[in-house]
Amino acid sequence: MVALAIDNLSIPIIDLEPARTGTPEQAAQVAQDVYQAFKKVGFVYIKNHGVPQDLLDQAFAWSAKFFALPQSEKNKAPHPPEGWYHRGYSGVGREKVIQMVFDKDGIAEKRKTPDVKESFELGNENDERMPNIWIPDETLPGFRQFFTMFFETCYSVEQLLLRIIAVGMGLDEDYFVKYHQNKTNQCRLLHYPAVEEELLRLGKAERIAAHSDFGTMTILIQDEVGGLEVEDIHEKGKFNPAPYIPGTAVVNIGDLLMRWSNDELRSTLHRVRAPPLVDSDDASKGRMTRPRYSIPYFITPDREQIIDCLPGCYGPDRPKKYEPVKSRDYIAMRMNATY
Ligand SMILES: O=C(O)CCC(=O)C(=O)O
Ligand SMILES: [Fe+2]
Repeated sequence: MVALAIDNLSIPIIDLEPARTGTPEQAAQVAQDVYQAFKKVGFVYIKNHGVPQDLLDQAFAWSAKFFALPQSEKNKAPHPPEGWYHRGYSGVGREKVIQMVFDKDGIAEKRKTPDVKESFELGNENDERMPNIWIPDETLPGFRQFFTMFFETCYSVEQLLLRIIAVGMGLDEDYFVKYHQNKTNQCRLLHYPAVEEELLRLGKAERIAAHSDFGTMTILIQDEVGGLEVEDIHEKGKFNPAPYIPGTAVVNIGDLLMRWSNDELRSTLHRVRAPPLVDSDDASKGRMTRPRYSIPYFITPDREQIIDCLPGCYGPDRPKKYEPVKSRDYIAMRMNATY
């Protein structure tokens, strides 16, 4: 592990290669490092994650092509009105990521500051409850095929990560993999269009508001533009940049795994604001930001699984903090608040 001063919240960079090809001791060390990082920061950068750079470049190229389509074409794959059915295209202003606000008035208030982003969500092609919603194939031939394959590639990284974290927590290597058999995950293409930089800096617009993710974990691929920020572990409300680091992906814990672990692992707030300043503040007046693209892959347990406190995370001196919950009920409750 390259320990980038973990105490100051710098997110550690962890090489996953020894988990694949190293000795059992080396693999155990990776598992320990990842586990410690998830406990302290909730975020890691993973290196040698197994997705070739060329494939990531292709994913960004397809994403850019998709978002460059005329609005009327993108609208042919509309996100359904139900928040839980998270598939298809959402135009700018449609989704507002909101942290733990569930009442109508609270949600309406938060929605006044728009998220300046558009997104396309896709999942398992064989998911009968939530079929994918594609644009017609002739509009962008190859798009569907590419992301169907890309989704499977992400699933193999997911399985490796699930094994690593299980070992790190002293569980059977397959403990978490068994809860994630049906690939009820979601891959999301995000495009943050160019926007007046000052609006982002003044908080009059946001790219994505501060939130934590819902599920088990998220693997995030970002482009080089920057703007992702992660809440400081020591100082609530202070956000530190999580810049693009070539050859890595960002992985973070979601709320469901935090709950599952009796809050041993941290699901940390993060947001996307303006990219880091290049010149003086004044120079940002009237200036447009560069557009930004990112591709998060959200990992969630199979829908019917009951999520109850993990072995080793509770005991006589450490009661369970949460009731068991069905994965599907928990995720739907969180999704419904964002649409
Ligand atoms: O675009 C990013 O870098 C972050 C996206 C994100 O946090 C999310 O979609 O949950
Ligand atoms: Fe997120």
